[in-house]
Amino acid sequence: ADHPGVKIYATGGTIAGSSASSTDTTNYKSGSIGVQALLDAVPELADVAEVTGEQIANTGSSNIDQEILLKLSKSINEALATDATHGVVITHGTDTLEETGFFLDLTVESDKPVVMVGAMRPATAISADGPFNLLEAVTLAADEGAEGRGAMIVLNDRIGSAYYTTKTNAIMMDTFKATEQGYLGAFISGKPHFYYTPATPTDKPHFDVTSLDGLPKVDIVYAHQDMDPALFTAALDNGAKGIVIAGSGNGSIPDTLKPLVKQAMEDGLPVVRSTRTGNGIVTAKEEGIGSGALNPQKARILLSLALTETDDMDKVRSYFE
Ligand SMILES: NC(=O)C[C@H](N)C(=O)O
Repeated sequence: ADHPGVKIYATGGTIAGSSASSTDTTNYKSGSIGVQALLDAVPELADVAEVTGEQIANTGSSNIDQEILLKLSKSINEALATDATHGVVITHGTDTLEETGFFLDLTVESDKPVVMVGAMRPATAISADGPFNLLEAVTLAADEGAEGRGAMIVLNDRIGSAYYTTKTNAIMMDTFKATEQGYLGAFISGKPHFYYTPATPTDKPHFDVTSLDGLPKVDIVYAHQDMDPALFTAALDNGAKGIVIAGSGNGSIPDTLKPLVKQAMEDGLPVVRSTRTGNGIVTAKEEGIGSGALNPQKARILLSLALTETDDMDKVRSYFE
């Protein structure tokens, strides 16, 4: 083969969405087009890579669950271990795309490129963004300069790390933004242009999930004025093995919740305080582990993975702080 091998794992989302109307960009069916149709829509793919596709799921990304995450991670590790695969692309709904990207960032063993891609307009819309996003994602996965950068997110001509990129707008096309740590690069006429040489986030851990069939249950509880601490207790009673609190500001929580958090930590159940602000570093406090730069949904993934390795509170804390 003249071009590098790129394997596409399709999971659904708006990029595979369809509607009867060409102007409908909100009420359409996510995950209704199969992987072959996605590839057929972009003949230019053949100019940059030897592409093969596999359908892992075909659903809106709010339905992506741990079974799909583990299957994806294991399949990608196997594919990247072969010479035939230079990189992989995962087509995915944008709503939880950053969670899957972050999970793969922490569980894929290889230095080869892992690229998450989605779209905000369904495939049936005028000026659908999916086909160009897919071409850019495949071009990136085939690019030599993309190695050693961790899992990446491609949408709207930007390259972000899966670690530091998040969805920031419910419906607009330019929804994916890097947090203050910045973008890795951008596409110019469809070709990746990196701002920096390869680097990965400081102290990024790696977890081996090859022998796992499931992940420890971690729930997120959202803090707000007049918050009822019973929400926290309900999560514990429901079997959570760890809890992330989407706190206000620097992970602050009401005084009424603090004794419950303290007790949970003393009982060996880790509680991570993150922030609902969408940006910034949450620092360690007496009442719970600080999530660092991770937003609640990413802190949930890391806490769950940490619990697959240890129940030692200091060790769990060391993954975050
Ligand atoms: N733009 C999108 O992909 C949103 C869609 N609801 C999803 O996450 O599956």
